[in-house]
Amino acid sequence: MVHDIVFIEALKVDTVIGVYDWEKTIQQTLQFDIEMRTDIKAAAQIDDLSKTVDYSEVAADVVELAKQNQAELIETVAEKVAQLILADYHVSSVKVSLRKLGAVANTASVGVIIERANTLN
Ligand SMILES: Nc1nc2c(c(=O)[nH]1)N=C([C@H](O)[C@@H](O)CO)CN2
Repeated sequence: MVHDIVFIEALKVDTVIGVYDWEKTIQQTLQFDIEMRTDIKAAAQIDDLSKTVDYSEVAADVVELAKQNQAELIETVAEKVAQLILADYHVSSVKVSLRKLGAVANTASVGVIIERANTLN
């Protein structure tokens, strides 16, 4: 069982997202917290970025995905992000917390949290 985590906190992306017609003509802000379970020991031992998950690369991929996919539901975006990370990076599992900022009045935030595991590693 891998206990190490590479994470990204509070990554904000402005994009078109929402169920209702009025939401399809404006940009709203999504905020991602992502935890990627991966063994960092090899990278730490030889101090080598290529042996771990590059969080800056992941963040860029997430921004691109969130801007390109104009989904209705945040569930759809969270699932696509999880599947992208599992497919493209050496992680055993990923947890994606996705908040839609300002979506519901009188709330601190609304969102979804999903965890997905890779069967390959
Ligand atoms: N579980 C969800 N509920 C709602 C979503 C969503 O993406 N997932 N979206 C909306 C609207 O787009 C909302 O953000 C606008 O007020 C409503 N509920």
